[in-house]
Amino acid sequence: MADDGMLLHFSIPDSGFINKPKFKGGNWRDRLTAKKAAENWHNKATGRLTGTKATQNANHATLGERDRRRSKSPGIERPGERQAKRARVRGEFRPTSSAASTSKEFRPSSDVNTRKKPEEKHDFAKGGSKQIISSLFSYNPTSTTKNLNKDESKNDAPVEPSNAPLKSELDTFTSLGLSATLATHLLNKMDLKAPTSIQKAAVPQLAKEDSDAFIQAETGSGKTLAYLLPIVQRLMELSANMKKRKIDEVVHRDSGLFAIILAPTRELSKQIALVLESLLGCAHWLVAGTVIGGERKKSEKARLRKGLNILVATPGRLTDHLEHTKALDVSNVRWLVLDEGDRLMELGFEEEIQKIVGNLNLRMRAKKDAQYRIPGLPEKRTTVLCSATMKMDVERLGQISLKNAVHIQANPADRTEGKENDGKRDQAFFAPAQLKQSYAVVAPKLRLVSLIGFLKQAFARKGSVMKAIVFISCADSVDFHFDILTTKLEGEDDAITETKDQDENEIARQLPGKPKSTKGISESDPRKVTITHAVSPVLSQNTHAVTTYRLHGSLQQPLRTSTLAHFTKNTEASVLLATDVASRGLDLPNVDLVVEFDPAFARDDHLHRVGRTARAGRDGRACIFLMPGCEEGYVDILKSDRKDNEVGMHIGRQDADEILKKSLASPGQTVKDNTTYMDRATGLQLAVERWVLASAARLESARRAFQSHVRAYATHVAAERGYFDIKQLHLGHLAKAFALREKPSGMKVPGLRTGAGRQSGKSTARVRGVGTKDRKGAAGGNAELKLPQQTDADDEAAKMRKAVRIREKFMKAAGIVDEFNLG
Ligand SMILES: Nc1ncnc2c1ncn2[C@@H]1O[C@H](COP(=O)(O)OP(=O)(O)OP(=O)(O)O)[C@@H](O)[C@H]1O
Repeated sequence: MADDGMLLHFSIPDSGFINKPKFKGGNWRDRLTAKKAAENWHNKATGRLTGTKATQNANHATLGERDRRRSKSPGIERPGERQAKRARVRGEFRPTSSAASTSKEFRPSSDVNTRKKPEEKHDFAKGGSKQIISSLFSYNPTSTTKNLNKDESKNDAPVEPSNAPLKSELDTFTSLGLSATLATHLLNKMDLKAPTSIQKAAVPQLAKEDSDAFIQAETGSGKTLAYLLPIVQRLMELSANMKKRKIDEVVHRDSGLFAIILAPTRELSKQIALVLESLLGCAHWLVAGTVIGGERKKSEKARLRKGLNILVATPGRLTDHLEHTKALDVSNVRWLVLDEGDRLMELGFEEEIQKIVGNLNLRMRAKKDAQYRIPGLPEKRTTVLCSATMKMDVERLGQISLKNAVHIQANPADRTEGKENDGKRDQAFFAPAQLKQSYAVVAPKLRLVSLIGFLKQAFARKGSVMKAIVFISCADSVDFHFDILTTKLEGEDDAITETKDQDENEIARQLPGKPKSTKGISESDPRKVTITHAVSPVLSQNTHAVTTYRLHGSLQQPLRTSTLAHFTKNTEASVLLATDVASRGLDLPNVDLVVEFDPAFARDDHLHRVGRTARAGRDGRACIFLMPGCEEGYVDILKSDRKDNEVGMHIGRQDADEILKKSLASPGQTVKDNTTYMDRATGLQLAVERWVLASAARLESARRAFQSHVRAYATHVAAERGYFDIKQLHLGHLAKAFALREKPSGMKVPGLRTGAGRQSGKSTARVRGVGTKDRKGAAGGNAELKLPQQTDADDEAAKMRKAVRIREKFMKAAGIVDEFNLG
């Protein structure tokens, strides 16, 4: 049984006969060396099968020695390790002999044997495709920023939060012109004592004036209340006015629809509706409701028929109701809010918004007759556009919806008017000042173990981190990492989880809502996801459990909603693995760590992601994983996240070895002892690889995740491609982070179109663009990995966004839940 992991890839005829490979190419010496190596392996394999004890002198070699020996055998090419040609750099990881020897801390049963075997195997019966078990710590590229920022790391002075409620006694909600009723409600029921800067700037303007406005402020600064408070205040005034004039007692649900708030996603719409609901606790006669995609239209129609005063909607669903629901009368709408304007445009809602604005204008004009007018209701409609950035597409949205708009910012000195041509308009979006940012330089091969190590370390002490969000570039990769984190890996009991004394069910009992067991997660069909949270054996500690969640656009809407609700309510340590679907607008409580495992596709997305922490003046940490080389240049972007370059410039830096030393060193070991952490990291990696290889479904999931990851990598915006150059991506090494032991260029990915371009057969796994000379039709139902090119000016990203839009329109028409949860 000890050899399970190894024998998986060998199909050996009953006769015991094993075909020997033919070696071609190179000179006679190379061929001889390769032949001997294969024969050596063959003897050992045969010995094991026949019960003969094979010579195991390889056992005494260190991983580094074996790597060096192998690198002299060109007959056996290893795609991930072309960098052997590079001059050895001082200080590079080189496990010593003890690294491969004695540690019992994490020694999965077949681990010892793995070390004795050649690190490359041929599935001869299946046509000679290779399995490669490369060493984690050799031939990794070296960091270019290793010696940078040493002094900066000392400068960790506390920084004044930039999005916190104001402290001055003069800054109260009543001083902004809000009624005493509303201010008391905010204090007593919502625990909000003072306004934030953006609320101070927006509330008086919108509560008194009827001009359009563009609200621009950083993440977590309270923009939602900045536009909701004035609307509620105005409707309360309208109500008081009606009472005074004895027209009616108060405004009630069928007095008319006065305000519409548009948000790009269903989750965000629901969140806004919740805030609104708690605000209306002091004006219970006002009724708010939602119309968002993914819900039954019939019940929405019934709700609209009953009457609503404020409506929160997604653009698609609202357009639909405007066209088909007679009960929806928008002639009294006097406030239209477009929240997350840049996202509305990115998701292609321009057409819908144009229709909505046109419709509102038309119906308002039709009812201009004085006899229909509600006394006290403004004659003109006020449109408010909220966005963190002032990009071209937001300007376009402004052109569609705004007239003579006032630009409202938390600090008027931040205004960007007049800077149109200096290229800084997009830069007027910054991270909260109190956010502590850092980056981890992690070589591709070490990414998986470093992520596990990083999270283990973050959750090591009970209460040190309550909630974390890990951003991953694509849904397939989220699923893959979720499965790994929620699986009990072979050998985990001993050291990696340190949960051996703790019954898994006992951990589960500590959590609210009875999380599902970790057994059998999505193994039967990795694409049919039904479980979105489970206890993570690898992250849990003796003292506390850590629950892992997943969230992405391919999940069914009810599952997404319940997952977010569960994550929000969970008061224990938990980590959410998510795509960018969780990056915008969501206000998840107690998130104190954001990890960008895959860097965002654009700086704005990065700022929205890290903005899920450090909200409303609270502390927060964010760490981005960068690979050594050009990706390290992204530190410049991190530096540009600060509004004030003088303050809080410090951006912490960690290396993979530091992360692994701190998180995977066994108890009692000093962090200086390299061998233990390398041994344990290797053990962990091998355990994951074996777990993946033990099932066809998992292997497919890993391949799919790898492929999707590489494709996603090609979609970074053109301006940032210098940092994320797909030609620099070492696919062989990267495959290791997806627990794969095969050559990326020959990888079979089920479901891909046949006839796709294939990679050059050369051992180097560097990216060759689609449409290169070696384009050949792939045979069979599985296409080989086709990698995207990153050269066209109008890049993959634009194409992908367009494809997403088309797909979403199609799905909407077909009534299917779509990727971005559009209405
Ligand atoms: N005056 C206030 N005092 C304290 N907390 C506040 C105040 N106003 C809002 N908050 C809290 O701040 C958090 C962030 O608010 P909100 O979601 O409106 O931010 P945002 O600016 O819209 O962020 P994002 O750009 O990420 O969507 C919420 O938890 C909210 O309850």
